[in-house]
Amino acid sequence: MIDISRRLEKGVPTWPGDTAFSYEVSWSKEQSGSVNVGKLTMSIHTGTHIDSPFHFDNNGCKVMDLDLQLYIGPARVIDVSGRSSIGAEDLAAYDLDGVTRLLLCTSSWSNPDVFPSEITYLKADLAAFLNKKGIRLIGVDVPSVDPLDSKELAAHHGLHAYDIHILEGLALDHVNPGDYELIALPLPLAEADGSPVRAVLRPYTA
Ligand SMILES: Nc1ccccc1C(=O)C[C@H](N)C(=O)O
Ligand SMILES: [Zn+2]
Ligand SMILES: [Zn+2]
Repeated sequence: MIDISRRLEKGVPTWPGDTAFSYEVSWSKEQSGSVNVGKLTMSIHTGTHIDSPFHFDNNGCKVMDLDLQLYIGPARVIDVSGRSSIGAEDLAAYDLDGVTRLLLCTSSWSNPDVFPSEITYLKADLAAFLNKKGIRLIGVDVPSVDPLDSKELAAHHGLHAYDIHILEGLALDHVNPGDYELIALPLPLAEADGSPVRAVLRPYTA
């Protein structure tokens, strides 16, 4: 099994101005008399996570409404590193027949200890292309599918328009391109705009 999740710990990079990650034992074994009890504070968009449509659309569905089938099953990893953006023409040369979950290795988040200043983003024409190929989940190794300073979020909205779901902040540097089984299940958060996931790849067995 290949772990493709980023570690969650004090100091983990977060969106500028967003809630910092913190874990603390709020009730120690000595205090409670029996157990250590932890408390977690974080922005949902920290490390490896999925977006639910409510993140960028007030009428979009919340995490609990998402189809879990999206987040478990065959996935293809491709290397698209060295580009400033990815559009339909960048993926034209790849065989994507039968692919429903596509993970893009952009290698554009070079220092995992700091929030990136620039990333490879997805172009507006990509969603229609992915939809034509039958792709339902797109995963990236950066904090966003859009440019970091984007307010209109063209890629988020474009993907959503085709019901293509978004997985962000993957760690793919140690993964060879190819076919795998992906498991990246969101938590059963009733109200949330996204969820941290523990994302893993297993060797693909047809
Ligand atoms: N957490 C943030 C805090 C501040 C500004 C943007 C964000 C985002 O998460 C942006 C983006 N829509 C994303 O999910 O990729
Ligand atoms: Zn996000
Ligand atoms: Zn996002």
